[in-house]
Amino acid sequence: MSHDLDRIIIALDTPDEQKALDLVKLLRYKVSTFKVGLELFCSTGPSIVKKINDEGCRVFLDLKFHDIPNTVAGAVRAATSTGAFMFNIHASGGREMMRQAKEAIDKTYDEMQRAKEPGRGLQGTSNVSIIHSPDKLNTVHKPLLIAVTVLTSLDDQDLKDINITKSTLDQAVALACLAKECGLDGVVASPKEISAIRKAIGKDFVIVTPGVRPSWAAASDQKRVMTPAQALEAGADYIVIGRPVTAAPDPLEAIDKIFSLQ
Ligand SMILES: O=c1ccn([C@@H]2O[C@H](COP(=O)(O)O)[C@@H](O)[C@H]2O)c(=O)[nH]1
Repeated sequence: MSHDLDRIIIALDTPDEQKALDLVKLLRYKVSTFKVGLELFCSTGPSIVKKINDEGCRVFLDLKFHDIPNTVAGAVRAATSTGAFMFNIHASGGREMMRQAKEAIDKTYDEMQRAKEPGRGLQGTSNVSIIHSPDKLNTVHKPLLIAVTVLTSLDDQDLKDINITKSTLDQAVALACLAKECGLDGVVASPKEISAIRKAIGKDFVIVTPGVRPSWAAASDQKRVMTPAQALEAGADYIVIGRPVTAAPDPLEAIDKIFSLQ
């Protein structure tokens, strides 16, 4: 299953920059993409993205923006220039928020590209992201903008508690359809929703699934889980794994175990 290693994203959930970078250095020959979430980003700031890019790896910036459209559009402009290859907003922020976010990423990226044109004097200063595969190294590309549907730590009862009467499955599919209508590149959803989202939207839509647990790992706070092999089989483009790898005594061995035993 080695080709599937390009589809694993390791979540670097730690406040410790050195620990995060040590994990990147240890795992980068197996895994090409790392996730920077709120804990690491709030501790280190945006420079962590460049430091991971400098190790030849891509960054999924998982900050889940959720605010009024104007504020999210501003955050999207800032995130576009970090060098992340993908970042996200909450679909439940609504249609106008997603529409403005999409407009902001398109406009900011175009401006970054124009600034790099000969004679404009900004060559080499923009933090565009790099692709891990050696043949594509340093390829410039627009970051993917994806939307979180329903957090994988929630179940149907949790949605009822916040007055959402739809099931997690129906709510995730509805939000994925809205994200697609707003022009986003894909969604974050649980592996349990992959086939329904694919049925509603088709193949040309990135699905990133956390809530992935090898059979030997504890679910902890994740409620809608599947194994990595099941998630990939169901059609996930990327699976996000954190604690089963990063909290393992030997993270390299944990990755090997995930991809040899499933
Ligand atoms: O719905 C979501 C959205 C994001 N996450 C993030 O993924 C990782 C999962 O880590 P584990 O240790 O494998 O549980 C974590 O960083 C979350 O913030 C999610 O779990 N669910």
